[in-house]
Amino acid sequence: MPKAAIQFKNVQKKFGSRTVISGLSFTINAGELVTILGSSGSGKTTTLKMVNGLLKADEGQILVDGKRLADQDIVRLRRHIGYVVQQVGLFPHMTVAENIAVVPKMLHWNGKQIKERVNELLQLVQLNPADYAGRYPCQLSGGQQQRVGVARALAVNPPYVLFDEPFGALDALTRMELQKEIKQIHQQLGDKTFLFVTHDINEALFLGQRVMVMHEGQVEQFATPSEVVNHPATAFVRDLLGTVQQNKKLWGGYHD
Ligand SMILES: Nc1ncnc2c1ncn2[C@@H]1O[C@H](COP(=O)(O)OP(=O)(O)OP(=O)(O)O)[C@@H](O)[C@H]1O
Repeated sequence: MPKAAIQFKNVQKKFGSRTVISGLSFTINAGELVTILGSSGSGKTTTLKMVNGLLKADEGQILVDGKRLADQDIVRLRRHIGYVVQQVGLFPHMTVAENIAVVPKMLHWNGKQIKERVNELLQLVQLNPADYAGRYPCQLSGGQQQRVGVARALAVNPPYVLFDEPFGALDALTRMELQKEIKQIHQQLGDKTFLFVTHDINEALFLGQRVMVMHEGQVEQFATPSEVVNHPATAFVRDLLGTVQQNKKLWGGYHD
């Protein structure tokens, strides 16, 4: 029986008088890599931010590791939940090593422990520590900055990592390379639960062991990529997949 890592039970979220999430229920199992796919404004980011307490649900329950979020110390909880966003948010005046070491330092790790961890993480994200540890964020490409963002999110070995469109601003090749690496890191680390938001269908299908398709604050389908592709549960999912075929036809036709 898989262990539930993140559970939403009938969650509702409003902004002002506007309900953007209503009756949202799902369970993500420990160790899964789940992608959340949906069009712009479907509530993906809002859902992710409710997991790490950046936004509060108005109704319903959210459980992380079986414990109600509402009963937990959010600051402590966030240390168990890594967070990677598109804007990366590295501190510009700190080196790569210092950026990765922010939370370990806050937790009073000693210098040797920190150095070892930084080296280990840089290797994990395919950046040679000798070349990159001493650089400043402005001396890195967008893809390299994202790699540092991933390393930083993993610094204190959190059991959960949330990704919010981390590769949205990168070119297609770099993006593909990083998608492969995320998949590999998830496999290598073994027991971590990754929740990855994207509006890119190919990214969602490639990365996710299961894909949660969202539309207007609701789950349309939550299934394996092959199930989603072969048996779309709703007209929305069918249309969404149809856009990929459409695009292929478009660029396919261009080369005819
Ligand atoms: N702070 C806020 N105040 C008011 N409305 C908000 C706020 N944040 C999000 N919304 C609204 O809630 C809805 C869901 O937004 P959300 O950012 O979760 O969507 P999304 O699926 O992540 O979209 P995108 O892919 O464009 O980032 C949108 O209609 C958005 O305008």
